[in-house]
Amino acid sequence: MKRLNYPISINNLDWSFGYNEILKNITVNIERNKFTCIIGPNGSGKSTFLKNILKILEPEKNKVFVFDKDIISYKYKDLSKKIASVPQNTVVDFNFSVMDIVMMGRSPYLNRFEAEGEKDLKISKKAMEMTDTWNLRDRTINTLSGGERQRVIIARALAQQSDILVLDEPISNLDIHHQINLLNITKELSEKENITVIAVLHDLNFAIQYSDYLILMNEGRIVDEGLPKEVITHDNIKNVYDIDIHIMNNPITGKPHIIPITDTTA
Ligand SMILES: Nc1ncnc2c1ncn2[C@@H]1O[C@H](COP(=O)(O)OP(=O)(O)OP(=O)(O)O)[C@@H](O)[C@H]1O
Repeated sequence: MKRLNYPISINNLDWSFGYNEILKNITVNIERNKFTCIIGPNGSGKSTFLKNILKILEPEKNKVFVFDKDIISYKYKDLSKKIASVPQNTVVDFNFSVMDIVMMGRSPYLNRFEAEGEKDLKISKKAMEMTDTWNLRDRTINTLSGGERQRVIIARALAQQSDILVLDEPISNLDIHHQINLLNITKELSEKENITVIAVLHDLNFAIQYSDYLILMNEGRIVDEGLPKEVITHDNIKNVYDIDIHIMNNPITGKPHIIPITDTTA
């Protein structure tokens, strides 16, 4: 196979649950060290797409490549060094402390019964400081608010120090301060720490503002991809979300900014 060395390369991927075809012929390359956002309406297949690149769902052979290697030939630990994820709804059953949860991010680097060392602690502490969770370290996870818990799960993913960070609606539980903080952290990871970020975001203006590349999905297909200004068009948004929008030029970022046209704005 020609070596392309994309962090993720997907080649005619289909996915069905029973007779229900969810992903239809997805072909896309994810660029290294960029912030790529996947947008699209509820049920369009975004999470199913992410689950295929995390091997939570196992694609067929020759469909999903991670750094040129077929994902199905990765061992779990090796894949965990390449990709870390922040799932949509993380259920943490046990009464672990925040510190324990973040340290779990280090497990791909440890042997079976090996305890974490100084280096793991240092990396975990940095991840917790970045996500504003260091002060929560001794709390048990089930005593935290939804947003605090979300930040801890993000800290765990950062502690994993993988090349690719996959986030499924990471800001849905967060207040505006922590939303921006999280997006800033992930953007900085892609710009300064050589990390490839793939995020599903529902907020189109945040998606435009933060992403280098947008993938627009609808009904299991990629209907458009490119720079935010190429993908965010009246036609695309009408076609996929069935809403009319006004597109402005954001005076601060110079990027598009959309305003949905509703009864109150018309
Ligand atoms: N385990 C499953 N079994 C059957 N159908 C499923 C399963 N998981 C997802 N689906 C269906 O696949 C479709 C796509 O779901 P998916 O979660 O990928 O969409 P999404 O774009 O992430 O949606 P949302 O924005 O609402 O999170 C939906 O119709 C969903 O009901």
